[in-house]
Amino acid sequence: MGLEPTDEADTGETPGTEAEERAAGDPEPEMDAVFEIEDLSVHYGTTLAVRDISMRIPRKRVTAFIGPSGCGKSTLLRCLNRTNDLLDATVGGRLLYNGEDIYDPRVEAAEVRRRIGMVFQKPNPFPKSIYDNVAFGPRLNGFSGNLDELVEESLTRVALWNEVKDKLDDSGLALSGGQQQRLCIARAIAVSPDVLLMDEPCSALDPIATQRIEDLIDRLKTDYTIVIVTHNMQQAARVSDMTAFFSVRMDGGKGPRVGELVEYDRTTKIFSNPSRQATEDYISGRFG
Ligand SMILES: Nc1ncnc2c1ncn2[C@@H]1O[C@H](COP(=O)(O)OP(=O)(O)OP(=O)(O)O)[C@@H](O)[C@H]1O
Repeated sequence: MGLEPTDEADTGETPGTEAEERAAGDPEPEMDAVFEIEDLSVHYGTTLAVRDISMRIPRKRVTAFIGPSGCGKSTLLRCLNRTNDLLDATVGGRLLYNGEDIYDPRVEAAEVRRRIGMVFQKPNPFPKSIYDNVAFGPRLNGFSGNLDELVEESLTRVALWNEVKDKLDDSGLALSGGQQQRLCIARAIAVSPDVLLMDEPCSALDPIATQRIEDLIDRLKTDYTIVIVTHNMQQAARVSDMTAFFSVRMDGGKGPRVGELVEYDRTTKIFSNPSRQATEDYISGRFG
């Protein structure tokens, strides 16, 4: 299952204990899982980037991916909506979304990406008006309802409407960084996704803009499943319900570095009483 302890992570647990079960990616057996990830591995060309990831991600909760640079957080996130297809990545194992294998050849990647939206580290509005940024996806999908209402509703949900309602024709690029990121989230939710993937959405923002995005994440989770990659452990502790800690292993201390899931559990548990020494070391700043 790929969750053997890393060199740093051996806590001497007895297999089959509750802690072992939790570390094996199943912290809540009764979980209503939107994603079920089974023995997932990803190669870029011939290089193995992450291996043997198994975990289930709960619906309408926030799940954070944390871990040192290069451990595969973004790689795994991009697998969840097949964005990795665009990067010459080969995905092994199984990834079920609502019980359906999204890597089945009959599944259309474009439809996966519509239902599972993504927000990136650097706000990336289109060089279009604020209105058109939000209206772009629905128009592309042949939305036949009231587009003005949809744009207003999407901007209201990200708490941007009041700031932009009098300048909807202005360029999205003319907004502040924090506003641009909220615009990108509005653009993502305008096509009615089920899931929002966020890859370090606050790393380019100042603390006030960051707090607004964190507040927004908290509100959005009543309607969406959110998976967030963050380097900021306080942020993971503040916004997420579940946390997955990944690390990098070099077999025998040498050879290629490969990302692995070390521990996955409720966020309160990960940050107060993790089962693995490697998790403890990372969250307390002792390595990574
Ligand atoms: N497009 C790509 N092509 C080739 N290798 C890649 C690509 N993207 C990532 N990798 C490699 O895959 C491994 C995992 O990278 P990834 O970016 O997923 O890690 P990460 O944990 O998100 O890192 P960071 O926190 O620095 O963003 C690394 O060894 C990286 O070099």
